[in-house]
Amino acid sequence: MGKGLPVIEFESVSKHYPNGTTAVDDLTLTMPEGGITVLVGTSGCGKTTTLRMINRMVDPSSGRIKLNGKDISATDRAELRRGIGYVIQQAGLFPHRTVLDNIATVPLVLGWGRRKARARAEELLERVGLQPDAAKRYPHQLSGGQQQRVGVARALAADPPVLLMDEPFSAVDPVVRAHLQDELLRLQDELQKTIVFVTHDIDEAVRLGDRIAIFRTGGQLVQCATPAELLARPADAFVADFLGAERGLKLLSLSTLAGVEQGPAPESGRWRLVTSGDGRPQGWRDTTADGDSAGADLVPVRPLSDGDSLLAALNEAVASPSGLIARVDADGKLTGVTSRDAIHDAAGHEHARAAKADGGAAPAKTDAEGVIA
Ligand SMILES: Nc1ncnc2c1ncn2[C@@H]1O[C@H](COP(=O)(O)OP(=O)(O)OP(=O)(O)O)[C@@H](O)[C@H]1O
Repeated sequence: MGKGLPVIEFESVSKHYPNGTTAVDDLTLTMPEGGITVLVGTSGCGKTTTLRMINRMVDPSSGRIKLNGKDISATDRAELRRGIGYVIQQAGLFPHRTVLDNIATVPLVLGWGRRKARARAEELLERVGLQPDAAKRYPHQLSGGQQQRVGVARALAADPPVLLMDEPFSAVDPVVRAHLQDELLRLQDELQKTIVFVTHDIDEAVRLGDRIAIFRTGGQLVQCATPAELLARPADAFVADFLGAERGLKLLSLSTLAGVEQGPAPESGRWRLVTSGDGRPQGWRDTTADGDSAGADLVPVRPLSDGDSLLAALNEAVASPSGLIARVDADGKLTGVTSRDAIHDAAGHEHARAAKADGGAAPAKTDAEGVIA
C-alpha cells in the first residue's frame, strides 16, 4: 500500500432517491492513497451509488465528499473526472472504435494530439498484457477478458491518480477473472493508484483489498477493516455470515509458508518422496506396494514454495498420503518437507495473531474508523 493519507473522504454522506429509497445511509469512510479499498455487500446495498458519488455521476442528498481535502461539490465535474479513471462491468467500450482509439479517448479529449495519444495507448496496451495486434481490432473481436483489459487501459490512459472500478471482472469466467485480478495487483504494485473497487464477491475482495468496506441493505456501512482484521474479527453476525463458513480458511490465504519449519524428506516409513535427477519432486511412492507397481503408482505431489499460502499448504497436506508437503526453491528444486502438524500450528498462530486487537498483522483501525455499528 502507499502512504495511507486519506485521498477520498466521505463525511456523513447519504443518498435518498425520490422514490423513497435510501441507497446510502450516513456514510463516513476514508480511502487511503495508493490503496485498494473494496466495497462489498449484498445486491442493492449502495456500492455503485457510493462509487458514482466520487466522480459526481450521482450527487449526495446530504453530507460531504472530499478529494485530496477539497469538497468535490465545489469542483467542476469535467475537471474532477480528469483525475479519476472509471472501469465498469463488460468494459463499456465504444463498439465502432478500434481498441487503440478506445484507449486513446481521454488523452484525445484532453488535447494531447493524435500522435502522443496513440503512443500512450500503445504503451498501455502492452502494460495490461495485450498483444500489439489487438490495437486495430474492434471490441467485438476480443474475448470478454481482453475487453476488460482494454477497459482498464482506457481508464489509465491519462494517468489519473484515482481509479473507480465497478464489478470490472464479474462477467468473465473464474480462470480469466483470477488472471485479471493478478494483473491488477501487478499493475497496482507499479502504479500505486488510489483504487475504489466494487464487487459482490468476498473472495475477490479478500484477494484485492488493502481494506474492505462491508455494506448491508439500506446503504449502511457495517465494518471497514483490512482483510485479516475482518476475517479474524467480524463486527457482527451479518459480517460473519457474509464472510462465509470458510472464513477461518480464507484468513490462511493471506499468509505464506515462508518461515514455517521444514525438515529433510523421510527415509523410512511407508511413503518416500521421489525426486528427479536434478532434485525436483515427482511424487510419493508407497513402499508397501508390490515391486511391479511401486514405480508406476506414484501419488502426484504439488510442490509449494515460500510464496504459496498457508491455505494452499493445508490443502496439499490434507491430500498428501504422507501428511507431508514438499517444499521447493525458485528453481523448483526440493528444499525440504513440512508436516501437517507444523502447518496446523502455523495456521493457529496466524489466527491468534489476527485476532489480537493490536496484533502486528492488523493495524488497529477498527475502532477509529472501521466498525460503524
Ligand atoms: N436512480 C435510482 N432511482 C431510484 N432508486 C435507485 C436508483 N439507483 C439506485 N437505486 C436504488 O438504490 C439502492 C442501491 O443501489 P446500488 O446500485 O447503489 O446498489 P449496489 O450495491 O451497487 O447493487 P448491485 O450489487 O446489485 O449492483 C438499490 O435499492 C437501488 O434499487
